Amino acid sequence: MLQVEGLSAGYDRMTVLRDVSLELQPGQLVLLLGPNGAGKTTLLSTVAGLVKPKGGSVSAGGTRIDGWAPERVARHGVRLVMQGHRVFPETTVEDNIRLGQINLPRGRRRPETEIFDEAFDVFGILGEKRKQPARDLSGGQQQMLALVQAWVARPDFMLCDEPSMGLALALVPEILTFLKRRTDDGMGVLLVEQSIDQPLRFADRVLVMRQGEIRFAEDRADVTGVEQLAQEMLGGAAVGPSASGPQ
Ligand SMILES: Nc1ncnc2c1ncn2[C@@H]1O[C@H](COP(=O)(O)OP(=O)(O)OP(=O)(O)O)[C@@H](O)[C@H]1O
Repeated sequence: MLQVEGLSAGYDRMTVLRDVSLELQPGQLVLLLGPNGAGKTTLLSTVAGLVKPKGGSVSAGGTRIDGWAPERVARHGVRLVMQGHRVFPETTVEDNIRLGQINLPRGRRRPETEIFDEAFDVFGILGEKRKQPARDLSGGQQQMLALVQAWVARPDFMLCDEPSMGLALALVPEILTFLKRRTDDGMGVLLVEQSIDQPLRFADRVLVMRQGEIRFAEDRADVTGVEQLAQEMLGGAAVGPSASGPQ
């Protein structure tokens, strides 16, 4: 299990996350929603070791990982897929996939043919473009590549920051289906999105973050609908001008 307890974090003297707690079970897809600036990216970055926490704890598989360097967090099985499909543009599709395993100990790396077969079986278009530099791919294809790059290392948990951002609507279910399949394989996925409708269909649990705090946490089955979540994102029952104003 990935467990975040009482986490606070921010940038210099600015506190963004306030007392954030959540759990992500193996095989579970947790959807994290929230308006712009709520702190969603900061939460993923803190769990992944890119931002140092000011308080609280993060543990994965029972081991405390807060304060660890990002490479060590990744090696421990917690992989971040950053916003804006961060692949290496001048590097071929194949090499980008190879890089997914680079920081694993040699004994844990899988044969290249196996990871290519696996990747191209899921996203056939990447197989067709395997020898081309990643910059030749469309935005959606680059997003697929970024997800595959994280996945080939077989992490226990994947943290995905708005993978559907900027994608053609038709590609969004493909990306979400990919993530759902990974949870079927036992991976835990924490998925940040701003749109509600499509991701909700794939989620097991939904969290809404506002102003650095988790303000809503329910199993998917207990969510009444998209409107309820939209309302929560805007400020819950007590909607007022301050809800979207400065912290
Ligand atoms: N590198 C940074 N340095 C300083 N402040 C930052 C940095 N990154 C984010 N912030 C600030 O932290 C707050 C939370 O931002 P964050 O990106 O975590 O929110 P978010 O919910 O992911 O928003 P979005 O959906 O727009 O990505 C905002 O006030 C933002 O301006």
